[in-house]
This record gives sequence, structure tokens and C-alpha cells, in this order.
Amino acid sequence: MTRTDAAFDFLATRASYPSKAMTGPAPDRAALEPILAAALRVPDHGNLQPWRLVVGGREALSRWADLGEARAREMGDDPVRIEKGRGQFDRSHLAVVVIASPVPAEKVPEIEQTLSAGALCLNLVNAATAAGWGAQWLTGWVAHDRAFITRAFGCTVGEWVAGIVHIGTRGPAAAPDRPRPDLSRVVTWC
Ligand SMILES: Cc1cc2nc3c(=O)[nH]c(=O)nc-3n(C[C@H](O)[C@H](O)[C@H](O)COP(=O)(O)O)c2cc1C
Repeated sequence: MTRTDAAFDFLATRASYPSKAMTGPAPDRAALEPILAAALRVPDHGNLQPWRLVVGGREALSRWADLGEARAREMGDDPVRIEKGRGQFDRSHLAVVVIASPVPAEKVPEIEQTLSAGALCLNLVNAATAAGWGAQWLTGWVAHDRAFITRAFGCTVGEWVAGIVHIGTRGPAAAPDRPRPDLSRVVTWC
């Protein structure tokens, strides 16, 4: 057995960094590509690769914010939902949209492909964090509204957004940690 202390310590202490506290710069393409490559080493039954990524920098983010606001107004939303339609894009310097893109497969039910898309989101948060950036996985109505995800991210029928992972520079102060699960409550030893 080979123990990798640094990797274990990272996993034992990892935490998301709140996107609201992130600043620029965000990783450029050269810095982001190895993060994406690491994140894409994700469990995936049958190697179907049932996901794809859309990377948005400031220009795309501002377009997505406008589309979010327009869609919220089209739905007659209240000001809070209108703000949520733009907020996460307005504040962000870089977002990687993880799109679940299920593949017809006799032996791999869609739920397993869905789980792989979720694992990709976490892998991406972890890879960006390990590379020294702040990262957080967000959703909100903009991730679930069919019209918005079609217009903004080009989702086709059957595709959906698993997560919008924001990546940026961490602020000077560590973000407060959240309470972590109590093993005795969630683990059953048989
Ligand atoms: C599917 C999914 C969607 C999420 N959407 C949001 C969101 O829209 N807004 C938010 O503040 N946190 C959201 N979170 C929570 C954060 O990603 C994260 O769990 C939280 O910041 C604590 O992260 P940590 O346990 O990695 O430190 C979401 C988490 C998951 C798994």
C-alpha cells in the first residue's frame, strides 16, 4: 500500500471557496487546461463520457447575465429572481458549465451517467482548489430552466446542467468552514 500524504491531507481538509468572495484574475486557458484534464479523470461506467464542458470568461459571462435577466423578465419573475438570473454571472471571472449529456447505453442506466456528471463537478472543484484557486459549484434556476440553458449554453434536448463551477482568486481570509458530517450519524458499520 502506498500512502500519498499530501493528497490525503488535501481531501481531508478541502472546502469550496464562496464565489461571492472570489476576485480576479481567473485562470487563463493555459492554467485551466491541466485543471480540466485532471477533472475529466472521473469515474464513468462504460467510458461513455456522458458530459461536456462550456467555459465562459468575462465576455460570455456578461452575455449569460443578460440572457438570465431577459429570461427572468420573460417569465414575469420578481426582482429577487431577476437578480439571481444575472448575479452569479455578473460576479464571476470564469465559469465552467458542466453539462450532462446522456448517451443511450443498454448496460449503463441514465442515473449512473448522472452520477458521473456530479463526480465531474466535484473533481473540477477539487482540481481547481488543488491548483490554488477558489472554486464553487453553483446551480440555481439558471441551471434548471430549459429555455435559458438552451439559449446560453446550447443544451440540446436530453442535456441538462449538472453544475456551474466558478473559479477565481481566493481572498486574503480563509472562508469559514461549514459544519461537517458526524460519522456516527451517517455511517452504519455492519
Ligand atoms: C448540485 C449542487 C448545487 C449547488 N448549488 C448551490 C447554489 O446554487 N448556491 C450555493 O450557495 N451553494 C450551492 N451548492 C453548495 C456548494 O457547492 C458547496 O457545497 C458549499 O459551498 C460547501 O462546499 P464544500 O463542502 O465543498 O466546502 C450546491 C451544491 C451542489 C452539490
